[in-house]
Amino acid sequence: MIVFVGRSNVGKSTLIFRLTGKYVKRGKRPGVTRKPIELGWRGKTIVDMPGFGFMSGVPKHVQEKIKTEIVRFIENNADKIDLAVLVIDGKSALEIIERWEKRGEIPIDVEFFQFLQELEIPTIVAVNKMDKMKNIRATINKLIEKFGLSGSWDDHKDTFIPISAKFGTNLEELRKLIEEKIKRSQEQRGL
Ligand SMILES: Nc1nc2c(ncn2[C@@H]2O[C@H](COP(=O)(O)OP(=O)(O)OP(=O)(O)O)[C@@H](O)[C@H]2O)c(=O)[nH]1
Ligand SMILES: [Mg+2]
Repeated sequence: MIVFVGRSNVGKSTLIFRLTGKYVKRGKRPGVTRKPIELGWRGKTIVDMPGFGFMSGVPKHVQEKIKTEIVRFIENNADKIDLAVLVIDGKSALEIIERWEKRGEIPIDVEFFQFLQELEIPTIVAVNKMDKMKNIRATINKLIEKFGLSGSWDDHKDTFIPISAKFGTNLEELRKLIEEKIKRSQEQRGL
């Protein structure tokens, strides 16, 4: 099982559509995907998760409930999950992370990345919307630091990959990365 997680509106559903060619609901406004959507792909199950964080027209307590459901889904399926693809919006992620830090809160992307690490779920961070990014290398280096990892992008090339789901940039590379990580993950678990 491969789960796609991330804040609302970062492009999870668009990416799944691009990778699999399968129809998934996508949209301009946050909060399009409301429940985990499972689809079969190459003998695997891909799960399109609702986004966490802000959703237009959705009350805060409902947003919290959706987040709890995502966490629960991942905990309940942890032994079946071969890989998580954490999708972030490369243009705004860093700014949002810094805003949360200033308020003394743990940024939701950082929290999720660490949650996946605690569950020992292999994770790829797909830095999406690279078509809108200015300094890709510097941004990814900063993100790596914010996620609590040491070193720079060169040390985490198998984890952080900039892509554009909209324009198809780097999707072949991402596909390769996904396949490699799944293979390694299954070997480690003796499958
Ligand atoms: N510029 C740009 N826009 C993108 C890219 N990928 C997705 N988008 C746009 O981002 C918006 C949200 O896309 P979705 O795929 O619905 O996002 P999501 O993460 O599934 O959103 P939720 O289901 O609400 O959590 C759409 O308007 C997409 O066209 C990208 O690489 N570049
Ligand atoms: Mg979606």
